[in-house]
Amino acid sequence: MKITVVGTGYVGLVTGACLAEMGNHVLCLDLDARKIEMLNAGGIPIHEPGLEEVVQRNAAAKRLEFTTDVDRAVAHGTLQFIAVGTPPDEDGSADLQYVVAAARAIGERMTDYKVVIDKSTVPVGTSDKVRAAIDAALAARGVTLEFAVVSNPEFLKEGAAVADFMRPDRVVIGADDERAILLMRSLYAPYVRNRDRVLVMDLKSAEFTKYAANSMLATRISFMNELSRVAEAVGADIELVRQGIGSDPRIGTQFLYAGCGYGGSCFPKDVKALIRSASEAGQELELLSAVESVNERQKQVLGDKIIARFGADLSGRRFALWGLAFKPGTDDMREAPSRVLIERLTAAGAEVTAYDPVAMAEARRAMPGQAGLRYADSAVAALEGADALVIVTEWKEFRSPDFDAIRSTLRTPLVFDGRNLFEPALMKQLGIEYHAIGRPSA
Ligand SMILES: NC(=O)c1ccc[n+]([C@@H]2O[C@H](COP(=O)([O-])OP(=O)(O)OC[C@H]3O[C@@H](n4cnc5c(N)ncnc54)[C@H](O)[C@@H]3O)[C@@H](O)[C@H]2O)c1
Ligand SMILES: O=c1ccn([C@@H]2O[C@H](COP(=O)(O)OP(=O)(O)O[C@H]3O[C@H](CO)[C@@H](O)[C@H](O)[C@H]3O)[C@@H](O)[C@H]2O)c(=O)[nH]1
Repeated sequence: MKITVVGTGYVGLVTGACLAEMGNHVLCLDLDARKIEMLNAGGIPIHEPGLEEVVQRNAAAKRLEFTTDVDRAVAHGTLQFIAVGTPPDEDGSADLQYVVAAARAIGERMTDYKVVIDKSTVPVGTSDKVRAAIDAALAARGVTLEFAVVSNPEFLKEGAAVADFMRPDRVVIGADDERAILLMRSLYAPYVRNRDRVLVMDLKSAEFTKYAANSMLATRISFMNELSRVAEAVGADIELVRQGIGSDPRIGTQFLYAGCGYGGSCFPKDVKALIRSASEAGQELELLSAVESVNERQKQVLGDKIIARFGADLSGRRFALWGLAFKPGTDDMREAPSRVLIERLTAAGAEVTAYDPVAMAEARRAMPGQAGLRYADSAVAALEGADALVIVTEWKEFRSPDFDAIRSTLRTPLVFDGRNLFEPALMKQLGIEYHAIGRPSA
């Protein structure tokens, strides 16, 4: 099929590349000329395992192309995916200006039947706004053309985005147009082993499903983070509790890891947006408001532990920080807990030497000129002259480190672990003072 993807960010690029992988002819549009230039030169603007190969293979086969030319993009695809950003407005609601602008641009140029598919995460009712924007643009041109609006939310996780797209747990299609539903079913047929995994529903339910999924996952994390505080207070171990409850299939094992708070471009934004749109509909989401405030508090937990150990004035102290990205497998720094910690420690007078296997360039862009922050070339180099090691992102290479190097390179053998990577008993044996999340200190 001929497909246009409007917005070549994280989701747009993965969507475009994975749709081309199945033989579709995909044209990705972005208004950011530098991004498109880079992609056309064979580069890739994000770190995402496996994506570069898929992009390069399909670009070489001319099934995947990149452009800033809006006329060409609208003319190209019968299916027009909108995958632009929906950042939070000041009041937490999703800012729909990019979605509406993309829809308007399609309406201003289309000359034949189009299926306009919203892949961005958008509040319930956005499909009506997309339809209205296209209708208005067509009316302004004085033409009548058929088109369908579809909601097709994306559930991929960063760091596993290609696998998530190629083998989705489910594909949600919100639509009320039979022709569009048939096109969407056939588009996704190669990706799902079982046709029941394609869930066709009304547009509003599809839009809502995306927020409900992210809110449920965020709720599980905040629930465990809150319990981790109780575990510390009563002398229980949240890791054992996690295994104890996760073995019940009604609960399941995933998204129960206590840590230093959830970050990323989705959970914080989407939880806020659902709270906001529910409130606009006259419904207060008490549970979800608590999920958000527990997370804000959790992002302070490592800072609290460090200040409890060293005092509020950290001048003259230096901390080694392992991990900057909001999770492993990505260089994404959006809402990363590391940012909150770095700001807190440096504001208290400390110096931070950070190391991340892939996110340091992105961190430099995200925190330009951050006073008191330096970057190290390796995990061990970050330890030099530091009073303690603080672990914020659970990259695989941090899971079995050279403990001798940790002990001998730090000024004091002291580790604050925001991701519960090590066994407290082992750390005790190794003679390393160890503070984790919801676990007995060693
Ligand atoms: N990042 C994720 O893991 C993820 C997963 C699922 C869903 N989502 C949702 O997908 C949407 C996109 O997220 P993202 O992380 O890919 O965003 P992003 O910020 O990485 O990319 C958005 C891109 O859209 C471009 N753009 C904006 N307006 C445009 C226009 N009118 N025409 C063409 N290009 C335009 C921007 O230049 C940018 O490159 C959001 O709604 C997000 O919530 C994101
Ligand atoms: O048990 C857990 C699981 C995750 N996290 C944290 O939660 C955040 C989000 O992690 P994850 O969900 O793996 O990453 P995202 O790439 O943000 O993916 C989420 O957000 C996307 C955008 O909407 C959705 O498409 C995905 O389904 C949804 O998992 C990260 O900071 C993780 O460290 C925890 O603290 N504990």
